[in-house]
Amino acid sequence: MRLAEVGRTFPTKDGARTVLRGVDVALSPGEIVAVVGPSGCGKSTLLRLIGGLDRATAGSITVDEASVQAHDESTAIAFQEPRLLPWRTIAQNVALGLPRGTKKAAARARVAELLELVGLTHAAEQRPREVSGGMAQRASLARALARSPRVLLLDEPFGALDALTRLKMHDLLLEIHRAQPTTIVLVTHDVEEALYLADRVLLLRNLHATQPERPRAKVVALGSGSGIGALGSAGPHGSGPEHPAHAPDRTGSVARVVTVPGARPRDRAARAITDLRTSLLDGLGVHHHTTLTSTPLTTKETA
Ligand SMILES: Nc1ncnc2c1ncn2[C@@H]1O[C@H](COP(=O)(O)OP(=O)(O)OP(=O)(O)O)[C@@H](O)[C@H]1O
Repeated sequence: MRLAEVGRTFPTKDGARTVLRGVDVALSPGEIVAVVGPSGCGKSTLLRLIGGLDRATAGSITVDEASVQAHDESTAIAFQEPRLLPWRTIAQNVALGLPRGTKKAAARARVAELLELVGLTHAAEQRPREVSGGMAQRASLARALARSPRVLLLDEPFGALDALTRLKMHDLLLEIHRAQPTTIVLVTHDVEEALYLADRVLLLRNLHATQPERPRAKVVALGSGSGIGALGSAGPHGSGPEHPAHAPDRTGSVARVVTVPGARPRDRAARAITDLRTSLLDGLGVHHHTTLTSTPLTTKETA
């Protein structure tokens, strides 16, 4: 998927308001990209644009070189609330995500496969009110996966779940991704979640921040494998700081693109991850104090 100089300006009674500007990033097939940023910076707007639920006013979005269409069938979206139809069973809700015209027998088989994938076979005939929030969210994920989307869009999918269920959902999402390696764009407020799940993290800035942006703190460079060295790279997955031409536009919405080091599942407590978390929280204006010890460290300013 390619986002080329994507922008969205809304008309308002006080004039035009640009929420997104110059979002330029390419995602590899199967890549997981997390989008984080302050409230109101346009994360959900970006997801809606990718899903064809809204149209960009600048730039273009293509999946496999074809422009995203309104309600594009190659993408599927799941939200913080499961949005299940209460009068239908869990299986029937999952079936709603199937491509139009799926034959009955194929539909039954695919729904059974998806319920198995998200661990809901036993709840197939239950109604949404009879299952837990975590189960409902798993059903919502299954429904989104039903049409085998090329791009799965997740808008704060675990935000309403309790902490333990959220951790379990992270591992479930990784299992699903291993079984069906769809490209995923995940909007989240949870930096830890982003670093646990994503190959890259896109940090958006609020174009209308009332406070001037705080000068970027010095970050710890742990070497090329740490990911911190990749801050500022907006190029396709795998391209790193060696492609300075992809450095984000300072006036655009993308403040930083961070490549997360290490293969999944990751150790949430690994030094490289906790340092990245500190760096990202700093970018979000959350000042985090850590004591630097061990390993020889150098510091450097980032783009
Ligand atoms: N249809 C619309 N018309 C006018 N303004 C809109 C419209 N949709 C979104 N906006 C504005 O765009 C800005 C970004 O909204 P968006 O929901 O994308 O932010 P967000 O980063 O997802 O926020 P949050 O983290 O709080 O969910 C907000 O100021 C919102 O009011």
